[in-house]
Amino acid sequence: MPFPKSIRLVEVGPRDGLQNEPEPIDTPIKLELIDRLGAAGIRYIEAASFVSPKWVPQMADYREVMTGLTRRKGVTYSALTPNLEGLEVALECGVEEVAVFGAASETFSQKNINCSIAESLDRFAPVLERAKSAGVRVRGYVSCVLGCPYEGEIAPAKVAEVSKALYEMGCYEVSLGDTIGTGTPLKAKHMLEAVAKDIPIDKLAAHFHDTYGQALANLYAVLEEGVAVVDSSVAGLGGCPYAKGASGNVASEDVVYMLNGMGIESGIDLDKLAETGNWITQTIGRPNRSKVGVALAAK
Ligand SMILES: CC(C)(COP(=O)([O-])OP(=O)([O-])OC[C@H]1O[C@@H](n2cnc3c(N)ncnc32)[C@H](O)[C@@H]1OP(=O)([O-])[O-])[C@@H](O)C(=O)NCCC(=O)NCCSC(=O)C[C@@](C)(O)CC(=O)[O-]
Repeated sequence: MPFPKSIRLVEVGPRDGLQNEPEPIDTPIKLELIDRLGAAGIRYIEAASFVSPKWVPQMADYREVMTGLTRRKGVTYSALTPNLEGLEVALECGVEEVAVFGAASETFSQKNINCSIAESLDRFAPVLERAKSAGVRVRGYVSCVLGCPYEGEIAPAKVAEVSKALYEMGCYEVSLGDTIGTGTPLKAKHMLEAVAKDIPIDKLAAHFHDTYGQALANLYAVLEEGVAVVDSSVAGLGGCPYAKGASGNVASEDVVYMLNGMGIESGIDLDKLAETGNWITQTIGRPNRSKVGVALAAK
């Protein structure tokens, strides 16, 4: 399969990147981050998460974020909605796209959303129906596609089964999450091959965390198979509250630098993106985990 000519980058920094921060981050900082990402040319930003504030306190200002952001033409601002309760509030806030999130690991599913995989699919079905009737598209996530913090190895067949269920339910795209970043390139390829037996490759996205420094290599491996949607987080911010020790997503700056070098279009202004990464990490007092961001800042 040839490499895609262009990719769509899904910036998850404001959600995945910030959801695990121990100290509250003021809403205006989140809004400025979202605005700067849009100004850098990112066309898809996951802005908030309509989850229980008891479970993820850092996302408790979902209403303020979703209604406070300045919408740029051509940019999609999405949010996570694990159930109907979250979806109804998201719709009130004018969300135009949402995501449900399941897992390929039973234990992770219980820890993350307090139900089994089968129960989660039962919960998602009415979310998809309601979203459809409201004209809102739904993306599906599958966590632990290359390993689970509780169960270790996860069979590609299990990833394929959950992905297929989400796709058949009506998710227009399924994002494959290496939640704890333990994957390696050939493993990523094999997992993708299993999933792609049931779902067209152009309906799949790669969502790789960089805990073991493998994310870019894993991405390269799945781009080679034709994946053309990449989730990433500015400055490599992030981690999952229910995956201890997991670090952030692959850094958006590093992805764009690699794509530029391969002649793959993303429409993103790397300098502006790197400035944003440096700004947010300085603002919230975090190290910048983008090697490209650090290198450009040192020039
Ligand atoms: C799913 C639930 C809500 C089930 O939580 P539950 O406790 O089983 O649900 P419940 O229906 O029994 O409700 C319990 C309480 O939560 C409230 N509640 C219920 N739903 C909502 C809602 N939507 N928004 C706001 N509040 C809500 C509800 O009103 C009630 O409030 P109380 O009566 O106790 O005051 C909970 O487990 C939860 O919020 N989990 C969040 C998990 C999460 O956000 N994890 C991080 C995101 S996933 C991720 O990062 C992975 C990903 C996507 O990036 C891909 C990858 O890298 O692998």
